Amino acid sequence: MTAPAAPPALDVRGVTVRFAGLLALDDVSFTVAPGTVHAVIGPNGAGKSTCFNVLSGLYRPTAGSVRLGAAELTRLAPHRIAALGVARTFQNIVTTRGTVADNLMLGRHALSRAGFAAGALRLPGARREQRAHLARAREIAELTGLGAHFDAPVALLSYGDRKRVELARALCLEPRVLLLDEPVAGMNAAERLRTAEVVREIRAELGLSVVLVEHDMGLVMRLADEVTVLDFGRAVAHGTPDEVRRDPEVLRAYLGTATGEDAA
Ligand SMILES: Nc1ncnc2c1ncn2[C@@H]1O[C@H](COP(=O)(O)OP(=O)(O)OP(=O)(O)O)[C@@H](O)[C@H]1O
Repeated sequence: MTAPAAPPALDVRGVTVRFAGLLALDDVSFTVAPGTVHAVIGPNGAGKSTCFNVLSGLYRPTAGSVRLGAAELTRLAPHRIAALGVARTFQNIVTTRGTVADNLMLGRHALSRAGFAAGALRLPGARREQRAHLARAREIAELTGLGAHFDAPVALLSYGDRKRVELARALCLEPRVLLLDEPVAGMNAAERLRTAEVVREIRAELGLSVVLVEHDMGLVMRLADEVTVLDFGRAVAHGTPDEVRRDPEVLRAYLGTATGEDAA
């Protein structure tokens, strides 16, 4: 099993999401260039989670489109979007059951041709495939700093490691685009640095694109190639971390809030 081919661009065009009278996203457009880390930031309630929910198929936009290369993702169910190579992590889900290996094998499940039912019947082809999946899961555990804990119960790991199990599980789908929803929320400083390193490594090693929603501005500034700033559902700025840091619209959006390290 080899790393996936370079991802196509993820193109978000004119996405609007209306909840009753509220415009959660208002004509939002941005492009995640192949192999880059693209952060989506903004104050509380700006529309970041709504944006992620559109990208991963949990919400259907009122208008607009999301495309991965030529593939239209806009009205597909979440599992079809995942099958096309867009995997996500969830902000508040931290696994506590099973071993690291068990959790990563769940991530491989969707890729298994023979299916785990055949594996349970111990058919030889299925056993071979199961072994290959296990080997790949182990590689992904190494890549995400979980190699030493592969057979350990997740419940015994530190919070930072447990949260990275969620990231590793998403990687087990061999995504071309990885959506990371607040990957360092709740982590201490050392865990945050470690996770930033892991994101950099997986991007370099697997060549995938990363879309990052994160409140930790230090992490965003260190990791992102490109940043889209949302405010009241509108994309008010795009650019490199340095460009958006100096953008007057961004300062206005964050008025009363520093845009430096660890600002929300
Ligand atoms: N399912 C929903 N139904 C109604 N309104 C919603 C729904 N989801 C989000 N909203 C509203 O849409 C707006 C955008 O919310 P969203 O959660 O996307 O913001 P956010 O930038 O992710 O905020 P935070 O940083 O606090 O997570 C908010 O006003 C929110 O109350």
